[in-house]
Amino acid sequence: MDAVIAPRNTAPCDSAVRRMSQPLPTPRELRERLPLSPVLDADIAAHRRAIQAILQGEDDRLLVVTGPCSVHDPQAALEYAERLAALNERVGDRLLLVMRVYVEKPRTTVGWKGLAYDPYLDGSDDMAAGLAMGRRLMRDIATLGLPIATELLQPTAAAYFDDLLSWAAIGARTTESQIHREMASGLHAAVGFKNGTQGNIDVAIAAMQSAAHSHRHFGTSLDGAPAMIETAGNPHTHLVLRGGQQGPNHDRDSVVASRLAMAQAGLDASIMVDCSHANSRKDHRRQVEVLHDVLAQRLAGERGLIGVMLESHLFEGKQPLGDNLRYGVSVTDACLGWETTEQALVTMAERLRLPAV
Ligand SMILES: O=C[C@H](O)[C@H](O)COP(=O)(O)O
Ligand SMILES: C=C(OP(=O)(O)O)C(=O)O
Repeated sequence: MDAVIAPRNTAPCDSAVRRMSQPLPTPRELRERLPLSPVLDADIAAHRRAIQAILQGEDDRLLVVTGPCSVHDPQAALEYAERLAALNERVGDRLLLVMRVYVEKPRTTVGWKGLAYDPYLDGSDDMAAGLAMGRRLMRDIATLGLPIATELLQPTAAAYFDDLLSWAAIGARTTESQIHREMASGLHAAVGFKNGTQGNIDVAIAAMQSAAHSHRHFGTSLDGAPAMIETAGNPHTHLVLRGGQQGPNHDRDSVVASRLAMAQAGLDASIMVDCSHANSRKDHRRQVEVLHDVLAQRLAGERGLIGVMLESHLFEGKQPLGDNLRYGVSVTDACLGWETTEQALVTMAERLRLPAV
């Protein structure tokens, strides 16, 4: 895709002409334009409590964060959400389904950075439109009764969405960042910290310890003004094993070692396995094998495993950005298709319903 920077009403923000600035709505303005009803607000609070209960071991359902690697077409994401809400009726007794609504993407080098940045997929980077589309979509999906998960990548952007979130990821590329740990410490939503891209879990453990603390940090108020932010500390965090450069880390030995390392650090052993990324060796079909392995460990009594993550869309695979995009196919990482996802989750719920032997 050619990157086109459209000329707009911009102004140099300092003497360096390589940086321009353009006003965006403030988080408060966007929240007022797309408000949450009191009913939705209460639903989101209930979803957060349900996730926290799983993290605290009070609810033995498995947390399942599933959905597209990235949202590029809100209509397809909404169709996925409708199917997921229907599936919830069948598996909700054993699985807590949470939808991935990822509107920001971290890139290894460069690439499309997500709906919030470039909603028209053409390099025009209409971020005001992207923020509004992202918020509207999250609100529509939450209105279907689904908890929302997203990766929070840019701390300045978090306030446009965080009242809608029940769960947030801090990704493998940002787990070590103090700024992201500070942000996590101020969220109501539960936060999953991924292991680093090298596969190291120590950065995620340090992140959980940091996020549990109160912080004072530089930030912006809901009105967009520079502000000193004081956070309360977030005790609702957990580790996400996503594999690393040495390979997968969803196997029993890695899970046990992670659980022991967390206990040694004074943390509750709550571990989610990301079945994608380095755990699937970037082959989306392998996610089902990883899921089965996690299920087998759970059935064998591994209670530290509290959840799984799947990258899943309406149709399997991925496609490059460009003209003639296929509907419901990922434009970032390859995803499982809907039928495979549904079948895997129904099977999982059935197995979890069987009495322990
Ligand atoms: O989940 C998505 C990707 O793995 C992540 O955003 C990195 O993508 P990239 O390596 O294609 O840039
Ligand atoms: C970018 C993602 O994952 P990771 O941080 O593990 O690469 C993701 O889940 O979309």
